[in-house]
Amino acid sequence: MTTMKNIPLILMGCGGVGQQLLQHIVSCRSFHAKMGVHLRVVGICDSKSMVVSSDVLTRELNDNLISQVCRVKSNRSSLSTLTAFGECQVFMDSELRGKFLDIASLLSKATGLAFVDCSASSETVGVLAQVVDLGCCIVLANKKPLTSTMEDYDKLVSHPRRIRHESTVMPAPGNCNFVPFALKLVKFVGSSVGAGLPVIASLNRMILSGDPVHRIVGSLSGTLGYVMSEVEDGKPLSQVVKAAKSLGIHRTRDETYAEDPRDDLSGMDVARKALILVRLLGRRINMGSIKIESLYPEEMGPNAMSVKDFLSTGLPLLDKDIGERVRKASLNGNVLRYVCMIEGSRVEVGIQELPKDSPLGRLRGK
Ligand SMILES: NC(=O)C1=CN([C@@H]2O[C@H](COP(=O)(O)OP(=O)(O)OC[C@H]3O[C@@H](n4cnc5c(N)ncnc54)[C@H](OP(=O)(O)O)[C@@H]3O)[C@@H](O)[C@H]2O)C=CC1
Ligand SMILES: N[C@@H](CC=O)C(=O)O
Repeated sequence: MTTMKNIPLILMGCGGVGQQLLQHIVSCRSFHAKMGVHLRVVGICDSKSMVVSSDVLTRELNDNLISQVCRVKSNRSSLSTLTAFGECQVFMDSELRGKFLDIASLLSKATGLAFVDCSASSETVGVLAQVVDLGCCIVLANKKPLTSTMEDYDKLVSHPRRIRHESTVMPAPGNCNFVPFALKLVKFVGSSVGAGLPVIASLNRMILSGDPVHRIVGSLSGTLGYVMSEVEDGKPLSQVVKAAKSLGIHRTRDETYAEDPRDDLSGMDVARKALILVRLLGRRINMGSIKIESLYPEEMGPNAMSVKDFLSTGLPLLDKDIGERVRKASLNGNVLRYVCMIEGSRVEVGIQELPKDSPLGRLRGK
């Protein structure tokens, strides 16, 4: 009989990706059991509160409670309503950091503990660095901690065996790339599953072999992949972005809970992916060194325009220009793709006109 390996974890961030991950964990219980693994969710937090099992050493949040968390968060309610659903405690705002560190100190040596960052926040980096120091593992869907200062980066990667962030860098071939991320969590505990595009794993193997990596070229954004192939079919950019929104392709929300496509359309999300890859190659550069092409002008940015105004009045103003670029490219037998190019010290992300039958030109959809 195989012994079950229990892996305790704390989920930071319970929006679109966090909820999918929780649902995935619950729906894969028997699959995980066959692999001898049990993911023991001991805490879940959002930006303001955390629900924790009544005794993190011996108890976990049960699957009913996890499903309740997903319902509560998809209704955008507070986690504090959850005390009625089982043996758990709720901690608020100012108590959170101390609580994370208490649990990390308690579990990291006793059973191990994984912190899974599914937030879209740059504020998690401090806690992540501290818990890595305490011996915990970190698993990141959130790219911001790895793309902050070199000092923060160095702290997070100081124990390479304690960090996993594969699917944050390449979109998966399926509908959305949180599923391979979830599977990665299983892989992280030592089981063997194959999903997603193992770009970081492949890159690490090349680096470890001593082979030089001269160039990385890719279309790294699922959202921009979808946008570019839809405008190629003659659809206006504004309609394509709205369709992407209703299909749930880009969902990261701003502080008013409006789903804001600008993190993707600005090229920032791709630039973060590029920075993660280039830092993996050992280059000590910051975001400021990356040339980034935005699909909208600065005066339509989040500091100047609400999401609502951007979608209703800003975006339609961009339809003509992008439509003309698409037509011009098509007259040359080309298509537009949003491309990341890393070569030597040059890192650029932006629109490129490429032959329709080139590897990136042939890509369609997300
Ligand atoms: N969308 C996708 O397919 C993919 C997204 N990603 C990345 O995953 C992350 C999450 O994306 P998504 O779920 O769409 O984003 P959402 O905006 O839907 O959710 C973000 C969640 O993080 C919580 N949060 C915010 N600040 C903090 C904090 N300081 N500590 C803990 N939690 C916090 C929010 O809390 P509250 O509910 O209180 O607002 C919310 O629950 C992003 O970084 C994104 O780039 C990665 C792969 C795929
Ligand atoms: N915004 C990303 C998903 C998260 O990493 C994309 O569109 O590929």
